Amino acid sequence: MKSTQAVELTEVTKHYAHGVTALDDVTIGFGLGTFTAVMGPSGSGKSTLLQCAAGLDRPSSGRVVVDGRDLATLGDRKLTLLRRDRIGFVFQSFNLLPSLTAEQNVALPLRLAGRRPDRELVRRSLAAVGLAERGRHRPAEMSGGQQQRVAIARALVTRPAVLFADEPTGALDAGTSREVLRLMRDLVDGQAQTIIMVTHDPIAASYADRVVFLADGRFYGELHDPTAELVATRMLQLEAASC
Ligand SMILES: Nc1ncnc2c1ncn2[C@@H]1O[C@H](COP(=O)(O)OP(=O)(O)OP(=O)(O)O)[C@@H](O)[C@H]1O
Repeated sequence: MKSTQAVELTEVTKHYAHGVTALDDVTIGFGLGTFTAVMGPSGSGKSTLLQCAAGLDRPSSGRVVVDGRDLATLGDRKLTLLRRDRIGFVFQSFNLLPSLTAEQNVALPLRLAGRRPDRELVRRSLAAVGLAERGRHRPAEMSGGQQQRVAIARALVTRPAVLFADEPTGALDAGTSREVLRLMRDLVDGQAQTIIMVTHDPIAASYADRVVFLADGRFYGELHDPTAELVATRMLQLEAASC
């Protein structure tokens, strides 16, 4: 039977040098076509969770399954291919190439995969993020929100099973953040895209279907259909508890 989970972590622990345990026996599933926010105090393990879930780092123990593939069974080359073809990333700093136009940036993952970029596919990807008219523009000619939308189009051009977003609105003002979050919400509702987003912002988290909380590397509960107020209250409790 096909799993309903896009990503599954089972009893995942990650130790770093100097006795740091960044993740401690974490079991979480991320359902297909759902939008999850990951929150927790600074140092609680959010980035480590994202890195392990996205196959950028290997856990010390436990199991990570992405798109039905157990990452531990994949060698480095197969893991690289899985990341390239089935996983999309968006970062706080957009990471667009400044010398390339929006279209060229969006086409990049196809080029890296050795595919000839399909212009229609690239155009459709830009249209899906509301930037059909901006294909010839370079990043410096666009606002921060527009650049982040190009980054989202680029992340989705390969139709990945899951989109990981690490503080995607961290560099944006409130209004522009809302545009990007609304876009992410629409991608989940309209195209059943799976999104996992790390954020510090309760308002950003309120766009998700679910918020999972981490504290000291451990899973610390979740909220479904979150409101910004409930998320902020839970975060204050976690921060007070981990002081
Ligand atoms: N490469 C590393 N080597 C050693 N320790 C690390 C490494 N990366 C992270 N850590 C430690 O692991 C713990 C979790 O870090 P992580 O970056 O996952 O937290 P975070 O919740 O994303 O924090 P922030 O919100 O500040 O970005 C921290 O104690 C951190 O210092």
